Amino acid sequence: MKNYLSARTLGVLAGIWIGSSLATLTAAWLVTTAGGTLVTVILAGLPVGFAGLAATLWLINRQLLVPVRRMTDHVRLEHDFSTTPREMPFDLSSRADAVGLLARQLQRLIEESRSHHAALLEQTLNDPLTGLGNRRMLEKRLDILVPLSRRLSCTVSAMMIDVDHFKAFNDNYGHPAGDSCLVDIAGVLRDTFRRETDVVVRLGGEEFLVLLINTGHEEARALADAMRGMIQALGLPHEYSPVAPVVTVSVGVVTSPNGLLIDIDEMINHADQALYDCKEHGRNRVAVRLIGADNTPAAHTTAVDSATRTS
Ligand SMILES: Nc1nc2c(ncn2[C@@H]2O[C@H](COP(=O)(O)OP(=O)(O)OP(=O)(O)O)[C@@H](O)[C@H]2O)c(=O)[nH]1
Repeated sequence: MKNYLSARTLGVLAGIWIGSSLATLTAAWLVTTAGGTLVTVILAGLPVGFAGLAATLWLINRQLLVPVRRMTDHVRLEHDFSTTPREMPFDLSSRADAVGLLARQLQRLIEESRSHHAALLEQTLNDPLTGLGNRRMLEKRLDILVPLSRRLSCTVSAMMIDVDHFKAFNDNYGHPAGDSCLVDIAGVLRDTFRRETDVVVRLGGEEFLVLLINTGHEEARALADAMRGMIQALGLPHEYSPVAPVVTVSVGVVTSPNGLLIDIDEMINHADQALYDCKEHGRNRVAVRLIGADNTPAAHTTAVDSATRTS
């Protein structure tokens, strides 16, 4: 019985059965000495036997069934990985018997499942090459940021970043060098956009997207230009680019009017258009688009920042 039930529980169980047996014997002796028949002896002993049985069931319920039910509830709640992890109740995990052993093993299994789940989630939300978020991460962050920006009526800026003449880079320096270039660019993005609410994702290929809430077009333009300059300052050689002897990027920026971020796809579309304007005007620059309060194409203005061009 070692380890199956605690010594205390076994002691109580033994006490119940010794007590009820003694009580039954005493009742039987009293009835016999008073001249009772076998039937009266049995009738006198039955209540004591039932009392012993009831006490045993009560003890099993208290010591085994209730703890097992509490463990099941705990596992069910912990299986929802979106909730904050909680420890197995201490009175269960600290028990020295089989119930305690089960509680500790369940807790270990839950912790392992949680960390596997977190690792899997990380893989599905992150771009494996650069470690930045991917499109799925963008969707998840938007679920929070869009209602937040609407509620706070704050300006949102989106930046679309594209590496200039990356095909020529890949074709001449090779795909691994292209990968390493993307990793370096991702590093600059990570260093530039550090606020908790900043969203930086790799959309695919050599295209990155940054979303900044509570950031107007002037600030967004300044940040975009600083980031563009930093990428150029990395000095990654690109002798096949007609723009500069090093790797450069073009950045399309779009800023929504206060609290009017209705459709994020629309914003990304506008940022893409601004990026196209950059490419049209020679690359390695920032172009800003403002969306009018009515959010109609006629209200858009584009300013391509030619002052930022360096070669
Ligand atoms: N190394 C590497 N290359 C990639 C990856 N994804 C896409 N590419 C390459 O990126 C290049 C993109 O080329 P294009 O879309 O023609 O653009 P570009 O040459 O940069 O031209 P512009 O954007 O107009 O300046 C292609 O050669 C793709 O093969 C990647 O994960 N790693």
